[in-house]
Amino acid sequence: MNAPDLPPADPLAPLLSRVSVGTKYLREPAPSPDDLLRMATAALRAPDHAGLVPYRFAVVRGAAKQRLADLFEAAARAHGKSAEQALRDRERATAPPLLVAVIARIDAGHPLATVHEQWIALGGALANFLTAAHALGYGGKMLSGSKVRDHAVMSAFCRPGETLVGWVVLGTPQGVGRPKFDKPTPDELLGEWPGPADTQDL
Ligand SMILES: Cc1cc2nc3c(=O)[nH]c(=O)nc-3n(C[C@H](O)[C@H](O)[C@H](O)COP(=O)(O)O)c2cc1C
Repeated sequence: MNAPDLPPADPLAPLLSRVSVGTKYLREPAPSPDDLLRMATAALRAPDHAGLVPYRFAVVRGAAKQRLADLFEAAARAHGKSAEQALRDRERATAPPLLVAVIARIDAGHPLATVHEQWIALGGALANFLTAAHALGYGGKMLSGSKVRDHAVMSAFCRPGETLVGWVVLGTPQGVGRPKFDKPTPDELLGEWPGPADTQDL
């Protein structure tokens, strides 16, 4: 017997349906080590001028979450936050099932890839990483905040010359998320270039 005719699955489905899922809506299980490797493989497929891979990821799990919580709490206190706010900042490290720090390694003097091209490569890698998580059934969200500029937090993650971008929180989403912002329609996004003209025509 032939299989019933099913409409073909949209190959863009994971790309078109990804939304960020914040910590409040994340539960166990977090991505498995194998799934994290697949997400990292997807990150490495992002466009990358000169193949510099101007980023790296650092997984924060298990006991390391408590150590990150200590750093977040100390940063909150150092920046004059109340005890209650410092406790909330602790929870930003302990509540997500898993965190992955995103660290930029930008080579400002590279002869081929400009600084902005390297940041674009990082952004592409981050998007691929998050979309891969979504395609595998996980949810996640990129978070930063002023703590990425706290000296103790930054130096706990970064080698000389690196920049701490923030942390991707990851887990299994509870329910289906919705896009957070109104965006232009695709036809608004996709303009036509009319040829050389006054910039007001662009
Ligand atoms: C580098 C970077 C840092 C971000 N930091 C924060 C943050 O600290 N807090 C926050 O609520 N959203 C932050 N966002 C935005 C969210 O990750 C998310 O993209 C946004 O809420 C839009 O949701 P969407 O991805 O579903 O469109 C950051 C995004 C990026 C790319």
